[in-house]
Amino acid sequence: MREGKILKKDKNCSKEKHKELTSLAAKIKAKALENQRKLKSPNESTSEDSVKHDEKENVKDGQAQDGQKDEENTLESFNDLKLVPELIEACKNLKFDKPTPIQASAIPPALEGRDIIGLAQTGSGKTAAFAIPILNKLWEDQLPYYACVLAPTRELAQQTKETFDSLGALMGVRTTCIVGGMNMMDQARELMRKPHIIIATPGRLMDHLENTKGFSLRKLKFLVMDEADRLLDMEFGPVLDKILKVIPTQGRTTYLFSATMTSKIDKLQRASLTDPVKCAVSNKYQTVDTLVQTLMVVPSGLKNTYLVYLLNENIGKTVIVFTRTKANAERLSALCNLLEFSACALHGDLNQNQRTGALDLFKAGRRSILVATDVAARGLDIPSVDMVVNYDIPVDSKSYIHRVGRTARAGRSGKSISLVSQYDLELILRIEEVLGKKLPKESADKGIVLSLRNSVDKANGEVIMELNRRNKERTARGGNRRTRMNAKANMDKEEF
Ligand SMILES: Nc1ncnc2c1ncn2[C@@H]1O[C@H](COP(=O)(O)OP(=O)(O)OP(=O)(O)O)[C@@H](O)[C@H]1O
Repeated sequence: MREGKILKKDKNCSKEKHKELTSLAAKIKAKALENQRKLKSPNESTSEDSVKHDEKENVKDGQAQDGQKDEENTLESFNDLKLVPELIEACKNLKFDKPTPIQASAIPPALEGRDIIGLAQTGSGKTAAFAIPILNKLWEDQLPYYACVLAPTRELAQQTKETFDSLGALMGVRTTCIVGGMNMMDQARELMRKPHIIIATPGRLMDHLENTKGFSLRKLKFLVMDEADRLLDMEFGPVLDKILKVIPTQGRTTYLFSATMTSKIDKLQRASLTDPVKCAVSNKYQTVDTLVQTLMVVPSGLKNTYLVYLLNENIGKTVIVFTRTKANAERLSALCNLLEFSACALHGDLNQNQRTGALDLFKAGRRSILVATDVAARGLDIPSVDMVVNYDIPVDSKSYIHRVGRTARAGRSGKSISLVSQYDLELILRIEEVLGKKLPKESADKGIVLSLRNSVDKANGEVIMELNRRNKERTARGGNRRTRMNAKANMDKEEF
């Protein structure tokens, strides 16, 4: 990874500095070995175990909205849903033994042709909950431009396409992903192949609706808004309204899905849903009970050191670190690499190839740390993620729910830690309020933190110098203009 080479590339980095940093890396590795030894010794209980215990006691029963219990939403098999055999077979191939509660709740009314508002926790199988009824109906009709799924980010759109491809594998379904940052002409050619299902980010879809001859959604049968509350945010509002104006309202079925709902959805419900069924198998802001959530209070100026401490304590785990800004994501990814943790960055200032490349490396396990902005907060399904670290506390409480939901998916366990500085107290109180519980505090080993501090600060200084040097170089090459143009091409109304 290019950030990892900072040390080698930087001519100003003296041998001495290099030595210090290498000795830090050696310390970190020694600590990792110690951690691994601890893991192998089953009798030793870790502080994490006790946090887990406390947390479990805090978690309320998974009471569904309107008094509806999760158990009522269980079906023993996909056969009970009377789906076409090709879909049942595909579910088997995907090792989906039985419908998840949201699938059991949403698929029957969806098969009856109803509009659906689906609310269920992160990682609970919402994608298949809307994909299965669409594919089942498509089997009867097999028409081009049959369904359109809108997603707020390119990565989520691509992932949703993959789910449709796997579930529709035995049905000859044609799908296409239409997102920003990719070549318009290639996408126009894809659209001319008349796919059955289009999975798109709103901005680029609108571009094609306005500019690609022969493409229209006038005969659309299904519209899905995944992460519906996000799509209704200010940024997406105007483009969404435009899309809604050029697709039919008569004869169109609409599904809205999310793990978090807002009153804004009710607005959209008024605008484009017909007598929808509300399938809610969780409360408004409910996280899964297999997720252990804690916070760590961080003294001012020590956030980087605490992050390195945490990564060091969790070596061998797959971690997503969330930041509020693209610059922080880039800097921390470089810092991690300089300290010989393997990391990559994902944010809206990267071009699409870099974004896809970073995600692929992380998914394939070739990088154990993904440092990302909220572009990775929603929808991404990477089962191997063990831990989420909130380096910056999200300003929006809903964002917190989605970020921590990148781990503990589909019944697995997972952990999240939020680094809380004195400036974040108000934000964390608001988050605790929507969660309906206090987040237990976890403490760091102060001795280790202090021993790391100088080296981490020095490494951070190196990284900042290198990033500044690169920025200057880019400016000198006239890259500023290019960066601005690139950023514009990247615009999907989803920049973080
Ligand atoms: N019936 C099922 N049985 C087992 N696994 C399932 C089933 N349905 C879906 N899954 C798996 O569960 C995981 C999470 O599903 P999905 O990504 O659809 O969650 P989600 O509810 O949309 O989460 P988010 O709110 O974060 O977007 C996926 O890996 C998916 O393959």
